[in-house]
Amino acid sequence: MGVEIERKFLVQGSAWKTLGEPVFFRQGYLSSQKERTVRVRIEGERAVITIKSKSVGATRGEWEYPIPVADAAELLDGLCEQPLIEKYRRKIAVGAHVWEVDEFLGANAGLVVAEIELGAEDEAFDQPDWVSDEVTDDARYYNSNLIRHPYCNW
Ligand SMILES: O=P(O)(O)OP(=O)(O)OP(=O)(O)O
Repeated sequence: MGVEIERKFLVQGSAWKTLGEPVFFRQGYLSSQKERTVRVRIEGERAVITIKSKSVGATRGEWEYPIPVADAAELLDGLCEQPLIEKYRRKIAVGAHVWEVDEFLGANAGLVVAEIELGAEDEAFDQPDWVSDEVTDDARYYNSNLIRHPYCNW
């Protein structure tokens, strides 16, 4: 089984903006139930479909497969729950890890979060000064929940 161990944090200041190249992400959900999400995403020039199980702590099952970009566009516009999530992602290497910084657009504009993928829940990592409070356990920040409860309404 695929496993994702990921911790999520808020971001402060603007230093992160210059540290990585922004890649445009457009993603939507065929299922956004917490027991199982099925996500379609176009990221830059590629597309993937990703199935995730419920989170337990920072851990979830995750199965991801590349799909044709044209098929992803049809699924996003024709079948996925609306509205879609749009964001820029920057990958920023710090020590042995890579932070993924998501700058949200549209109804979620103003929200910026940083995620770090780990090999184990208790794996140590360096936390740069532009990374602030942890929100891993706060379901409001799940992308699948930002569709119905966008940041502009918090
Ligand atoms: O890129 P991922 O797999 O971490 O997924 P996401 O789109 O950031 O969504 P979430 O972590 O909210 O499921």
